[in-house]
Amino acid sequence: MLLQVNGLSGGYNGLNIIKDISFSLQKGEVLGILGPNGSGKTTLLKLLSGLLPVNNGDIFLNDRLLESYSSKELAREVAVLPQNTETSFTYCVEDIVSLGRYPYQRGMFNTNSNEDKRIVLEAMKQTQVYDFRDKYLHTLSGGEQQRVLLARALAQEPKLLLLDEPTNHLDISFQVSLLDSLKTWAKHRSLSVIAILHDLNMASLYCDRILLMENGKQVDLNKPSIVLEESQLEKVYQTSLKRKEHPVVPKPLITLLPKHEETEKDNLLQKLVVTQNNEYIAIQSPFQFKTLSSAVVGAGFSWERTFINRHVDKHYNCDDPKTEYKQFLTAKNFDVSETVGMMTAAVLEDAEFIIKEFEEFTVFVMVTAGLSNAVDVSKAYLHDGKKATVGTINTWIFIDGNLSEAAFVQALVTATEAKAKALHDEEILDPVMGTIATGTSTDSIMIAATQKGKEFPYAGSITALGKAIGLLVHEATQKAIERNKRRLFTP
Ligand SMILES: Nc1ncnc2c1ncn2[C@@H]1O[C@H](COP(=O)(O)OP(=O)(O)OP(=O)(O)O)[C@@H](O)[C@H]1O
Repeated sequence: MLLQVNGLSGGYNGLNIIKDISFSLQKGEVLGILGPNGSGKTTLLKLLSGLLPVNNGDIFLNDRLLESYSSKELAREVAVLPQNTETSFTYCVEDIVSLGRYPYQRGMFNTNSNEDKRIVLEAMKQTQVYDFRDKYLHTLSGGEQQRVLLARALAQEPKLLLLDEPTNHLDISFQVSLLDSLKTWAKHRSLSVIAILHDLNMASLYCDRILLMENGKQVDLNKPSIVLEESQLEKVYQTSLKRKEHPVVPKPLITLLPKHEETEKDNLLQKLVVTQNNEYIAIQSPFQFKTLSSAVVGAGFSWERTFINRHVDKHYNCDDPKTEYKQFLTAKNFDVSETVGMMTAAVLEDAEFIIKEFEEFTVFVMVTAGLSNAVDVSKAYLHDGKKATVGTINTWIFIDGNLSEAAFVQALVTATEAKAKALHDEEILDPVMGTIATGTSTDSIMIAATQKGKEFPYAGSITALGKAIGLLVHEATQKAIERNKRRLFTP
């Protein structure tokens, strides 16, 4: 244990800004301090660095009371990077970084040993300030100055580094490189770090634990996934925000929510414009929908306003369909960056469109059904490896409502069940197995929601939205299948 803080209270002129804070810090740990402006973060850091007197409680550093350290002793253990940097020094960068060696100097003459010079050089290189070592501090940019002062702190070779908004003036590349370096130093040199951060996502990505403060008190102290809880942050910061999961690492990400525009009273789905010809069905919207789809273009979760169901020959074969599809969209003057694009060999004329207003929301469904690859999914493993052609069922579901991610996933499940039931009712067979097909081998689906109006946490078949999806997808799929059958069996 490097640091132990018990029931700490303190502040300015005898007043307690910090009230009853307790925590401990392990060697090599990175602790983030978060909290709104004025919550006492800087004051806490000043108490921890011995700059302010403790009114109540204790701070132990290496099992020894902080106040028992001389200032030189303390400077060998703790380095501070303050929030506001003093820029009026008429020192050059190298001199300032060398000041970090002061706690190690002995005797009357404060000269730097070769060892001191080596450490100063290493600190300048680590913080990438070596190239301007001869320049005066006040001639550098804010971010460069911050890195110089970090170099001075590193040259102190502290066991504990206290950082007040260290990424304040840094561009994103230096932010990431600073925090990556801190993590590495923490791990390999057992350096412990306490950093005040304003960026919740940086705290999430880089801190082992977070101390969340409000009005001088500790609201929470735990790992980021627990402290960065949506409702807790909304309460402390008095602002609307949303928590998402990071796409690559298992850490939460927090994103702000701009004030909602006036929710339009009109039925937003009525604003969709449908174009249908032999080449494609295009549905275009004046605003973006949040979509979840398995399309060729625009798959996964995204925000899109153009929806294309493109007819291709059933022998369509292309090594890179995504690129080819994007070229097609560009040639037709559709904006690729805002388009969901699917393809089908089904005749587009046979598509079924159903729009229905329910009590609190509206659902619009489009289905095209090509059945040449019909398959009973429970027996798909018995099919030989022959390449599927593009006979496919494409299902689009537009919802005028605000869906949670769970509702998006449940809407997919509900729609898939409704599609399978339609194939069952239409007695579509898997041509290889002779059993009832549950879909085709290349089906694609999209759920698109306005994310305005009524909130839908769920969309399973127990919910009103799930019931609507079940009804409309079943009906639209059945109608599209019937047309496909008529075409196949009409001489
Ligand atoms: N030198 C001072 N003398 C008296 N009061 C002070 C002094 N410095 C800060 N305070 C008060 O202490 C409280 C906490 O300030 P502090 O700077 O610790 O907050 P903070 O959480 O670091 O804020 P920020 O996010 O704005 O940097 C504030 O109400 C502030 O007015």
